[in-house]
Amino acid sequence: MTERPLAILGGTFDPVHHGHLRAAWEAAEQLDAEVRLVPAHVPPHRPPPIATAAHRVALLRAALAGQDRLGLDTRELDRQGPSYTVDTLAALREEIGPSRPLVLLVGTDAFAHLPSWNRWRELFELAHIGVLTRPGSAPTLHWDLATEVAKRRACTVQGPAGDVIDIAITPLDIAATAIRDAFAAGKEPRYLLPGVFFEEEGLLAPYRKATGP
Ligand SMILES: Nc1ncnc2c1ncn2[C@@H]1O[C@H](COP(=O)(O)OP(=O)(O)OP(=O)(O)O)[C@@H](O)[C@H]1O
Ligand SMILES: O=C(O)c1ccc[n+]([C@@H]2O[C@H](COP(=O)([O-])O)[C@@H](O)[C@H]2O)c1
Repeated sequence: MTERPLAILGGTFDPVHHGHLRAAWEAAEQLDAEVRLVPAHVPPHRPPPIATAAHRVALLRAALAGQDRLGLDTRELDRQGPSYTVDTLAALREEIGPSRPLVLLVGTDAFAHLPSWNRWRELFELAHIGVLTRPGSAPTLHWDLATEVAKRRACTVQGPAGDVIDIAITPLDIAATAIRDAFAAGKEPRYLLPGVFFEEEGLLAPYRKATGP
């Protein structure tokens, strides 16, 4: 019998929003997988986040409270330097052993940039890649990546690693950039984020426009 897959969704989560949470939830249901959200300590290919890693983790904890399908994995916070996904997958593979399916979940936008990731071909040796279809992004793949995908395309998770699986999710056109921009403009982007963020004092403080003297 195949072991239950472990899937991870890595991200800056600055802040985590319903686009991430719904995608992770639907992937958990479709793959019948344990899904963990993995916040990047130092995201490799972008400017530093607005909120500290500790604060982004506090938001994730608040967002994930009250359910047990999605988990949180903070291992990248224990490493210094850029949070390379290949290192995270290697550590997870070490922990779960060679046979349990491991799935790296990525949005289509992030997937298109895979050839720029550190040791990107090794990702396929460590895990399957589950591509979450995201509204507004069906980018043309670099030929290197398109060649890998053509060899590896699969419909279901079988075996420990090596396949590319499309996971069709409910399109939610929500992006952290737009949420940060809304706060910076003095708006309240409710209903794009978990309601608890607006209820608990201080959770949204890093994003709110400074007011008063
Ligand atoms: N609305 C969404 N639907 C599906 N996947 C998403 C969505 N938003 C982000 N993702 C995916 O979640 C992962 C982490 O994304 P990230 O933390 O960079 O969020 P983001 O909203 O894209 O942030 P930013 O706007 O700051 O770039 C990536 O694989 C990304 O493609
Ligand atoms: O390993 C890499 O080289 C690499 C390069 C870019 C992004 N990533 C990972 O991809 C995930 C989404 O990244 P981002 O920048 O879209 O939030 C997050 O877990 C990053 O650590 C990883």
